Amino acid sequence: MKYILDGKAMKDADRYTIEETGMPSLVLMERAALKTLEVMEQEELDLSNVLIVCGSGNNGGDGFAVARLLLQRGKTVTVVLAGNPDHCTEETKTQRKIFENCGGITMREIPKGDYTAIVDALFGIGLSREVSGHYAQILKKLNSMSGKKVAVDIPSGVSAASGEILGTAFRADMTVTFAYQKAGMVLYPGASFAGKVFVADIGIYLNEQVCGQRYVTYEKEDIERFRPKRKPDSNKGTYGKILMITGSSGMSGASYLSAKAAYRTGAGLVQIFTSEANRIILQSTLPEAIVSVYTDETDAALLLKEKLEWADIICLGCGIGTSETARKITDTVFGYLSEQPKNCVVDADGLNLIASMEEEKKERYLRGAGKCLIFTPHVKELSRLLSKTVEETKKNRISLAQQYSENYNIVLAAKDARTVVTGKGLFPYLNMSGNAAMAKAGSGDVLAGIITGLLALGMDRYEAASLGVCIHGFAGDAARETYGEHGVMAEDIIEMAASLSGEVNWKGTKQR
Ligand SMILES: NC(=O)C1=CN([C@@H]2O[C@H](COP(=O)(O)OP(=O)(O)OC[C@H]3O[C@@H](n4cnc5c(N)ncnc54)[C@H](OP(=O)(O)O)[C@@H]3O)[C@@H](O)[C@H]2O)[C@@H](O)CC1
Ligand SMILES: [K+]
Repeated sequence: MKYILDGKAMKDADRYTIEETGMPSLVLMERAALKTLEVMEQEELDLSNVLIVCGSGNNGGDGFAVARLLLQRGKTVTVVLAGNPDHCTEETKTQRKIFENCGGITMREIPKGDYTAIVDALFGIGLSREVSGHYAQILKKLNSMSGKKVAVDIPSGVSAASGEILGTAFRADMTVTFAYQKAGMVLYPGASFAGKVFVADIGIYLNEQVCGQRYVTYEKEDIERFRPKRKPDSNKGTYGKILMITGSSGMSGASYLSAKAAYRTGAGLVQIFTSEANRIILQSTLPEAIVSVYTDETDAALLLKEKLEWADIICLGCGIGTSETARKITDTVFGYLSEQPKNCVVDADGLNLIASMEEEKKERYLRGAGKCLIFTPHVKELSRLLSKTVEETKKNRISLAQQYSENYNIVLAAKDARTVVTGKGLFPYLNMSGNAAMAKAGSGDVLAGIITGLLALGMDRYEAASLGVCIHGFAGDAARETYGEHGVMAEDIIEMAASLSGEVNWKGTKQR
């Protein structure tokens, strides 16, 4: 498990280390420079003719320190101070002086030349506004030059909080960031400007009282660490009775994928409640599942009540469509959960249907059932839940998801290239695994099934959603390795997820 910080939280951590523990700022800067150089050497960059562009803040100070270390190693280094010399921080002035005392020359304009490596030390986490004018010209020029590009701490122009490009940004091949990853180099578009990211420990540690945004993320080894173990004396009932209210006529795949994902994640018993049209196909493709059905003539809502009583955990929505029957089903489920809270994952049209309910009823259902719900919306579904435009939702996805969780106590897995999981009073989980090969039909059904399966293993909602998103992403990464960028199908993710979690000793040999 790791933390990811925004610029404000990182500044807090810096301040705490310097002011409260008494660690001199220049010591941290020296370590930052040493680590930057270490990574550049490790990555076997050609350091024979390096250009370093420094700003007047402490990011620039790092740049001067790297320049001096290169000089001391006998390399040719050109340093340009792009910021106003009078506005330099004390640390940056000191570093400039040391660099010049060692024979270095500080230029004010970028001299023409072919540089083997270009180091961006213009702005770090202190970037506070759009980059324009002179600075924007410099970044554009650097981007157009050949030579490996290295960003110190964060590419200049990328917002450390949101990953937004503030005007113009440095396009790095690699970024050496200090102490913690910054959210801006994980979230897009910033992530694609950072290149390969190296996190360097320079002796700055988080104090618990940081006031900026702090995210949690899981790494691959956390899957085994956090996933509950199977008990030796267990039976199928130990792992929860799952009711999956999924599929509709012509949409048996959503039922199949979500139920299979729940089973492969560890669920003991899964019952699918779906349209009669899906009975035969589901019984033949997934005989392990109980299949109960409604027909056009039967009252689905009435049948459902008995199933809801039976279930310990519910998953609603994958492939149910927005028919009148689906509407009645959703109404029945939310009505039931408002009275009888049972953990429930709501996905796809389950979300669209709750979003489209009349306000008074929706509010009553969300307030009543919120504490047992996990919603898994992609951006468009989230925008419907929030009654906002897709653009507005995309731009403020994380803060809007946080507000929604705070308001209703719903755990939200707000899906996107970097899915975020929010819960009331909790640090958001920011997911780093996964890739574009997973952008395929059925991938969301698989995620809903994995999260439901983790609930069945006894995880709480926030943990199940976070670990579920993490497993789903790593499984997608493994599937891409086997089937390639375009070849991954949703079912591959299920199989890979099972092998990732150590449940099945299997990798890459699946027959379709
Ligand atoms: N001891 C420490 O704390 C350590 C810090 N470390 C390093 O320091 C970095 C943080 O340093 P920092 O806080 O000095 O901010 P930094 O990113 O250099 O820039 C601030 C300057 O830029 C200016 N400016 C901002 N936006 C602008 C814009 N759009 N266009 C033009 N100007 C703009 C801003 O001007 P102002 O807003 O004040 O007018 C100010 O002058 C951090 O990322 C890490 O690399 C490490 O060495 C470890 C120890
Ligand atoms: K930088």
